[in-house]
Amino acid sequence: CSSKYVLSALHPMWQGPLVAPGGNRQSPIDIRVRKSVFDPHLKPLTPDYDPGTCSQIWNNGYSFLVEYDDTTDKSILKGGPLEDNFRLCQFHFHWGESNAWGSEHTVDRRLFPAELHMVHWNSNKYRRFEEAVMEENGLAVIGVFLKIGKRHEGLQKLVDALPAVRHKDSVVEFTRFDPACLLPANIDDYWTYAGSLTTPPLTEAVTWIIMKQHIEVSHDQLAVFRSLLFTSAEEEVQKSMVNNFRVQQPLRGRTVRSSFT
Ligand SMILES: NS(=O)(=O)c1ncc[nH]1
Ligand SMILES: [Zn+2]
Repeated sequence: CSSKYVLSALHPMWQGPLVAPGGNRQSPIDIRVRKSVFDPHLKPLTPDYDPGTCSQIWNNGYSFLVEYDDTTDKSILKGGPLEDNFRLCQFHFHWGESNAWGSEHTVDRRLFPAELHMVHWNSNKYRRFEEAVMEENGLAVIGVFLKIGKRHEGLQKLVDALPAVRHKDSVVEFTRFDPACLLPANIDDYWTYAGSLTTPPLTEAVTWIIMKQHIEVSHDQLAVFRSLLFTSAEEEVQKSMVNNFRVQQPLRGRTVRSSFT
């Protein structure tokens, strides 16, 4: 997908504004479980992904993106809080240098070692990602927390490809990966709120859908994430790609809805 136009301006600890000008729906946030409001009208989420649309992995100097061909409606997300059809563009992760932190969102202040983001754009209303990224209901991002535990068999194919994109701006072909294997068993229980991208351009275009159930990956699998570099092959000083998460943002009176009681 064309998210490269959105992310390529990134510097590891990007010098962008810490809060988008006038931002009152910024992300990430802490999800206060007891303050979330059950919404019985929320539908089940219905992702329908075609592994054949998987195309490459790209180290953009902030995370690694697994990119999908989003020129047709082959890999889409519908249902849940969404009124329209959203096309999968890419997925990526945020993680820490230690297992004690790394996620962007928290649940009652609880941090997780990492967080998966599956980025989709509204293909009923817009023609491409770059358009949708500037619009209020342009994007939908699924967030899934990662915990350290048993090895994630489906993730291993991705982990094995990471050494090929160790440096910033490296790209490797990566095909036939089904992103649904990274979703938890239960995707009916989630929180949803109106927020923003957590990396530049930080636009307030995102309907966030945060899964209540986490997935497990092994310590060794996460260690390979940490072996990636923020820096390109030419730079003298190499910097480990760790702690690539944004600081939490004020809720500004927003309501977080839950699909479960
Ligand atoms: N981290 S995030 O999912 O909000 C994101 N996707 C593209 C740019 N930023
Ligand atoms: Zn993200």
